[in-house]
Amino acid sequence: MTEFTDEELALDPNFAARFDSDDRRPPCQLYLISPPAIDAGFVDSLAAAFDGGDVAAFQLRLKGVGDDAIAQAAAPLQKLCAERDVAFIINDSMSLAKRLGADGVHLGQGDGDPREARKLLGPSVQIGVTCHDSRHLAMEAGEAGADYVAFGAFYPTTTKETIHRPDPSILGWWTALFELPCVAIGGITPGNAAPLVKAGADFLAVSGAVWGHSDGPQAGVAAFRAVLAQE
Ligand SMILES: Cc1ncc(COP(=O)(O)OP(=O)(O)O)c(N)n1
Ligand SMILES: Cc1nc(C(=O)O)sc1CCOP(=O)(O)O
Ligand SMILES: [Mg+2]
Repeated sequence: MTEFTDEELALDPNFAARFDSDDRRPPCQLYLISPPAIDAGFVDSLAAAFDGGDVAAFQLRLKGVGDDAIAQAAAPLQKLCAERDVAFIINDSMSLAKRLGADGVHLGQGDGDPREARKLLGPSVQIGVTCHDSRHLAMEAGEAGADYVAFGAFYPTTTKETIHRPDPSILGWWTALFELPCVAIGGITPGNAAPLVKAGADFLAVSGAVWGHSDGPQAGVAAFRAVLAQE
């Protein structure tokens, strides 16, 4: 396969033309990621989080758990998301997303091909792709038909072992060139989010800062309000 530099890909008119640029982007929104493990009471925590402020999407990310158990845990959470008009995204597995009729699937670099996911899930299901700190991976994901690209980890996090540490400027580079939304993830808190919002993140994906908030998840979401309102 031909390897292009980031600059060559950025200048490829056939690629760039797929995303007609419009410089007005909606304000940055919150994309909530579940804790890696949950119990039956978690639906109440999720409802409390939604009470804290606007949440655009919720990703069910249960690591090391089988599909049947995730499906069982998903049912009340998916129902709540539908009631609150929050997109329900399944992590890792396009087949599970299909089985549950989820609104979207998030695929890491080892979680399958976005083109295959598109064939399986159809045009209206959201497909997100992890791109670490790589412009090349993000452009590949865009070409493969992803609905958003995710860059991270911007800050140290205990939720996941991470090795990539992008600079916030990758968000500005992306939004200047492409209409496709970009997600910032990794160790994001109300205290460190401002540079990511300023740089152009369309979504902040957050787990620990909400579920670990000392006053509970409602306060955790509410604490992001001020930084999301800035432009
Ligand atoms: C929004 C979002 N961005 C990145 C990831 C990480 O996905 P991946 O690299 O597959 O790692 P795991 O989450 O599966 O451990 C994500 N889940 N969501
Ligand atoms: C799930 C995930 N993916 C990352 C990446 O860099 O791709 S960082 C991360 C953890 C996000 O949780 P928290 O907000 O607690 O840091
Ligand atoms: Mg994954």
